[in-house]
Amino acid sequence: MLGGIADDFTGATDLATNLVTRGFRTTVTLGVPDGDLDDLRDHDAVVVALKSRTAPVAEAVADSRAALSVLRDLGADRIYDKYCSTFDSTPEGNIGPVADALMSELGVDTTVVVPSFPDNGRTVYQGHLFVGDRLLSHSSMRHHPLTPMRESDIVRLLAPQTTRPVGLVPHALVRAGADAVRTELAARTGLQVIDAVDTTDLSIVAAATSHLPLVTGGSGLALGMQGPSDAAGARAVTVHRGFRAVLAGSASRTTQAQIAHARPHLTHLMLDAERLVDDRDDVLGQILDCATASWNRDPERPVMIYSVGEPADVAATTRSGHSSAALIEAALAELAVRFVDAGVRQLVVAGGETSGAVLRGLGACRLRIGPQIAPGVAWAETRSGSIALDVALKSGNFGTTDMFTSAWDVLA
Ligand SMILES: Nc1ncnc2c1ncn2[C@@H]1O[C@H](COP(=O)(O)OP(=O)(O)O)[C@@H](O)[C@H]1O
Ligand SMILES: O=C(O)[C@@H](O)C(=O)COP(=O)(O)O
Repeated sequence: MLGGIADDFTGATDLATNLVTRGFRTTVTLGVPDGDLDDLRDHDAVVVALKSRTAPVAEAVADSRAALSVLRDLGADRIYDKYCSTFDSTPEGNIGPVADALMSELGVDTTVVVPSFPDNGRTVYQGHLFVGDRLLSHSSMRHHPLTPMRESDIVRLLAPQTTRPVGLVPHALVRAGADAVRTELAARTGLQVIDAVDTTDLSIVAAATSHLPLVTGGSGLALGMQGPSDAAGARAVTVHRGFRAVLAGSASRTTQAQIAHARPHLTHLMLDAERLVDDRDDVLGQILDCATASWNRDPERPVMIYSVGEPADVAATTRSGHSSAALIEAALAELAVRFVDAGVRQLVVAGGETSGAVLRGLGACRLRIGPQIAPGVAWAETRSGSIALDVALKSGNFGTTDMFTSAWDVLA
């Protein structure tokens, strides 16, 4: 079994989506699983979704160690440490410290660092990470509120985060083939960044590293791996019929474009953090009434609730000083519960933090990954109490512009 440790929820489903594509029957656990683990044993891959990307270093390391321990108990003989394809981190971490800790626990001297995910425009050349046609440092990640990425050279980004040597396996060596890369890695220790500009490169890197007990990267490297099951069987999940909804707490530009595209086609309402301060119950009640009326009129028509239609809608705090993010996350989590009570069985959630809040609200603890909607985004089967439903967790920057109108076709 392959064990995945992902530093956020959408990152976990991103990795799992690519593993399923390659024939790994995969389940994501939301948090480190405890109690009865029997349902996780009959799998080709289990990915533990943590919330450690921006947690204090010690907490991220402890959570990753705990995840490793459970995965080893389940029989995982290889570990995939998944972080963001845009290398979201600070000079303190958490990518370096977590990789260091996993290496120590596993007793390995060398691992690879592969952020590349070409299907979503992330490529690494001469150690420099590109987002589309721009260097990472010139992409919108430059302005990320928690992990502003102002350097594109992965070796330089990683060096302050680790006590181990950091090196680069350049593209020319990757193109020399898997044997050449494997031989080079055998001569090195520490964290070795590997260039990859397309999925062919990732296949070479995957072949060259198939003997390593630990690999680290974005989800792209999984596309070079080969699982033991056939891809169609790996992605088989039950389709649950019921109402459809989109809950978008993502503030990213991609999500804004998806919302704008969907507005003429879906019933839509915008959540205003300001109104949630004093009138929360009324606001949520009105949204539920409006959504129910829409589903009664047209059961097939999805209802979309969003909180950022354009950049100006983002305000860190309300006028009275409350955190907008906390208010919106709590409101979307409660709406998810009320929507499922009302009969929603197909739910798209946009945003990593938002996905965490919504799934916690629903009390979900496992996601059985199904068919892909877009690179890094798939439908998954989960449970909220006794109710089974299909959810799709979308990382802010992923998905095609028509995703909120076309995702349902994948289940049809
Ligand atoms: N109008 C808003 N003003 C401020 N924060 C918001 C607003 N709408 C959503 N948020 C918060 O912004 C964060 C978005 O993070 P996330 O869900 O990971 O999506 P993304 O990374 O795509 O922006 C969440 O905490 C969400 O609650
Ligand atoms: O690797 C990636 O790019 C994604 O899996 C991911 O982690 C994106 O993070 P969020 O945009 O914060 O969801």
